[in-house]
Amino acid sequence: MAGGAVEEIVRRAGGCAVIDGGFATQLEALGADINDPLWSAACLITKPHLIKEVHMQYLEAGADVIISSSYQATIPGFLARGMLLEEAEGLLRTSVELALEARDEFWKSTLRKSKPVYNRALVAASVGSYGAYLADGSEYSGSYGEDITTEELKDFHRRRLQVLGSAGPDLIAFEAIPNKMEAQALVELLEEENIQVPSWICFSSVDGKHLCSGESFADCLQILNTSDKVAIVGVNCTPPQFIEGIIRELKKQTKKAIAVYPNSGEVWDGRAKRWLPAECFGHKSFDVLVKRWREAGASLIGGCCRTTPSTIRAVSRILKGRTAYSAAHQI
Ligand SMILES: C[S+](C)CC[C@H](N)C(=O)O
Ligand SMILES: N[C@@H](CCS)C(=O)O
Ligand SMILES: [Zn+2]
Repeated sequence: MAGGAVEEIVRRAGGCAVIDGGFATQLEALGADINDPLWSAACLITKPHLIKEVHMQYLEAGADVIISSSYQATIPGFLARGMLLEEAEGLLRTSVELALEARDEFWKSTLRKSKPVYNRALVAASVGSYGAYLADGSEYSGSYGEDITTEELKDFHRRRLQVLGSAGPDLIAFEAIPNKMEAQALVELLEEENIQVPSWICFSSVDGKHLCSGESFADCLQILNTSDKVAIVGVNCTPPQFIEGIIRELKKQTKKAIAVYPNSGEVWDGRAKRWLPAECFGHKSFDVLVKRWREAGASLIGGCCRTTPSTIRAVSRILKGRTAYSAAHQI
C-alpha cells in the first residue's frame, strides 16, 4: 500500500481503520440548511463552526480518518455565488484547515485524558464528482452527456485538486465517482499535477455489480492500478447490502487497500432533492455487516450519507475491540 500514514493508521487500528460517517447528514442534524447548489459546502460560507463540530463528533465516535467538507465545494460553484477566485480558493483551504484543527484539538485532549480507543486521525480532503457539482442527479447515474471529454473533466478538477493538495491534508478522497471516464481523468490529473498526497478513489454503485454508469469495476480498476498515486480504492455512498460483493470483486482486481463507506441504503432523489426510504434493508443490519466487510478484505470502513456518529461508534467498537487500546498506547 502506498502512503505510510495510511498503513500506520490501519495497523494502529488493529488491521482495519474507521472512516467517519455522513458529513452532510450530521450537519443537517445540527440544524444546517444544505438545500443549496453547494450542498454541504454552503456551510463553509454560512456556518464553519458547525463543520468543525461535526468533525469533532466523528472523532469522538472513534473515526481514524475524517473527510473534509469540500465534497461539493468547487471553484465554479463559489464563483456562481459572486465570489472572487481568491475567496473561492480560500474556502477550499478552509475546509481542510477546519478538519486539521478539529483533529489536532481532539488529539491534544485525548492525550490529556489518555482515552483508550483513539488514534491520531488522518484528514482526507474530499473531492466530489463532476456530477455532484452539476447537482442534477448525475452522480448516481454517471451520465454526463455525450459531449463531455476526459480533458474537460480534468480541467474541472484541476485547480481544486491543486489547492486542496497544498492545504496540508494527509489524503485526498475522491468520493462517489460514478463512471470510468472520470476515473481516467483523475488518474491522469494526479500524474500531470504530480500530486504528492496519497489518494483514494471510491466509486458509487446502485446495483452492486457495476458503477452507477453501468461500467465494470474491472475496467476501472485496470486504470487505477496503473497509478502509484492512488493508495486506496473502494466504494462509498452505495447501499450496504452490496458492499460485501463489491469488496470481493475489487479484491480480484487489485492489490491496493480497499475502503468502503456505504450509505444507509436510502436512495437519493436527485430531482426532489430528498432521500427515499431503503427498499429492502433495515438500518440495524449495518452493524452486523461490518465484520463481514472486514473479513472480505476491507482495510478502512465507515459510513456515507444518512449514517451518523452513532453508526461510526458501532463500527469502531466492532472493528477495534480491545486492539485499539494497545495501539493507542504505542505512540
Ligand atoms: C451525495 S448527494 C446526496 C449530494 C447532493 C447533490 N450533489 C445535490 O446537490 O443535489
Ligand atoms: N463526504 C460526503 C460524501 C457525500 S456522498 C458526505 O459525507 O457528506
Ligand atoms: Zn454519500
